[in-house]
Amino acid sequence: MSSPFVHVLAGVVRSPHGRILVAQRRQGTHLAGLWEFPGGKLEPGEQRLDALVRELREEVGIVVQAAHPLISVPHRYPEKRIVLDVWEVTGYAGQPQACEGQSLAWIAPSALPELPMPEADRPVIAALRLPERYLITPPLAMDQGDAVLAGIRNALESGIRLVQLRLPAWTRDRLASIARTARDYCRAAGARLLLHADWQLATVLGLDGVHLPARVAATLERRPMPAGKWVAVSCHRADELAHAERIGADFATLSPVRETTSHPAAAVLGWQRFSALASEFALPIYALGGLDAGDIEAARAAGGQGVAAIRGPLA
Ligand SMILES: Nc1nc2c([nH]c(=O)n2[C@H]2C[C@H](O)[C@@H](COP(=O)(O)OP(=O)(O)OP(=O)(O)O)O2)c(=O)[nH]1
Ligand SMILES: [Mg+2]
Repeated sequence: MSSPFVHVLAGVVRSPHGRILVAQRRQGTHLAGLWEFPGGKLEPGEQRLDALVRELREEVGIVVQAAHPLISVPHRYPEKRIVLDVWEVTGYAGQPQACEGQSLAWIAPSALPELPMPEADRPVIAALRLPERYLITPPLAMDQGDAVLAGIRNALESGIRLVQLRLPAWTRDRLASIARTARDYCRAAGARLLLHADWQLATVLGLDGVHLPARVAATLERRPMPAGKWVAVSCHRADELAHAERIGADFATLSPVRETTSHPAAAVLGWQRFSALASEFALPIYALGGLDAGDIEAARAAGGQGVAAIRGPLA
């Protein structure tokens, strides 16, 4: 509890081709040899954006002109606690150069998981690889398979790149059959398909991952699928988010942010509570519950990854 606390600003700087700038931490520094997003410590009394601008000027010689927060990751190293406050740099002047003798490299987002980076960067890498919109299929009956597939196709056409197939009332055989077709649609569109709850079936079918209800996650001590597959958890409270983080989940949904037919007003989180919880945990978190694509900006302003929704409104 008494270990020193450091607030760190770091920037995601992209090349015109979408590669991301990383720097190697120098010998003699904390976490030497690992690759990082350029940045450094917030100084007393300094505004976050001012610190980002100053650090990127000092370390890589660029002038940041526009940036917005991506994700804030609280992390405890043995020697210190940090909040890694990472921003997307959307405009800058100058050509990045190694002002402090460090090595620089431009890396494709898909290659970041292979790069040796500090532990605190794991959720940042996930955030960089996840989209703003997350579609969850509606709980249609087993004789409505065509409607499920049509919904997925429409969503893919509208640019959705992350889908959860959630049909809890279906038999495993019927689920497997529709999941194969959904998988092929998603692959063709370059989208990822996660299966609700059943990670064994997701593994057998070669899907991209699993989305666990909190009560299922609660029975697990570690993530049920390996790194390289996506493991998500549906959360509603701080203890569920803490557990998701502990088992090594890649991201979470947090709900209900707004009132829905299934959740009375009393249970609603609202943006303020959502934001407080999002900043407390080291996971990308989608806002869920009574939201649609028009709420993406609010979700991001609250520190969320974006919006998840069950029905059409996301498309
Ligand atoms: N910049 C940066 N720091 C990171 C990342 N991941 C991560 O765990 N860290 C840690 C390493 C350090 O403990 C801390 C950043 O401190 P720093 O050494 O960069 O601070 P600074 O630039 O102000 O350097 P100095 O003036 O203290 O030499 O955050 C990351 O992606 N980027
Ligand atoms: Mg630094």
